Amino acid sequence: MDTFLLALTRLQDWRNIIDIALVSMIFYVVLLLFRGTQAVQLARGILVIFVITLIVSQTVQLTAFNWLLSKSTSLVLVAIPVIFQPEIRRALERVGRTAPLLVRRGDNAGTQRVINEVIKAVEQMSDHRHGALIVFEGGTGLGEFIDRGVAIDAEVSSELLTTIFYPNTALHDGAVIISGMRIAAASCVLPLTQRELSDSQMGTRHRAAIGVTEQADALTVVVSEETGNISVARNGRILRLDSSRLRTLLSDFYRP
Ligand SMILES: Nc1ncnc2c1ncn2[C@@H]1O[C@H](COP(=O)(O)OP(=O)(O)OP(=O)(O)O)[C@@H](O)[C@H]1O
Repeated sequence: MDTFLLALTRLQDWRNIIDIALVSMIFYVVLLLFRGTQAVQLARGILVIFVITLIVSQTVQLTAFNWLLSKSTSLVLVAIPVIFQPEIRRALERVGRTAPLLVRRGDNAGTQRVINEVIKAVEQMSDHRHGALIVFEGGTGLGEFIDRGVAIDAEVSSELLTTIFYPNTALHDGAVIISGMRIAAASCVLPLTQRELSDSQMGTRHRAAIGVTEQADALTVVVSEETGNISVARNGRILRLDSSRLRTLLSDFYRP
């Protein structure tokens, strides 16, 4: 009987450990997902106010204040999903992206052709200082941005890309979105990042390039009209690079 009780207590201990480990892991993952977003500051503010009011209400017995506090808890629970809706959506999308969903990105010869055409176009546009913004769709669908642009649905070719981004033409403003092996749309308006950018030369084109990668697992290529610099954005970060490094990044992106 004693042995049975001992085993039961041990089992309970293990359960507690697993319980605590699971809760800690969930907190850690949630913090990781929200890190760097505005939700963190907001959450910190709410936490500080909550702790202060809790201490005040417990130390000084204020009946009406306590009543208000207890009633407003459910209000806060409803308000949180509303206030944090964009962050929660992004976090869930990120979780979804980590699932082993293989994106159908076509055969190797097809992707090599697409990469070659894009690089040729990017090099030309960089030399001529023609601004460009090209988004490669990943596992997260970009349908909402494609639908708001001008539908193209054509094979990727350097001629088509350089024509689209030729200054002062009808489609040169906004982004081209490449979905799979095809140019899905041009003149697409993307969400702008709200983050501070370290490079003061980066304006709204670069903000849009970063913005879409904060919401989706897309890769964005930017050619600066001002400097001719080539940059790539992914996972909310932007990197200036040359065309050989761009080839490596695109090949990695297309690798299943
Ligand atoms: N939300 C958006 N979505 C897609 N493209 C956008 C968006 N906002 C601006 N752009 C593009 O960026 C262009 C303006 O670029 P701007 O000069 O402000 O930015 P930049 O980052 O300094 O780029 P550049 O170095 O090429 O000058 C617009 O003409 C438009 O084509």
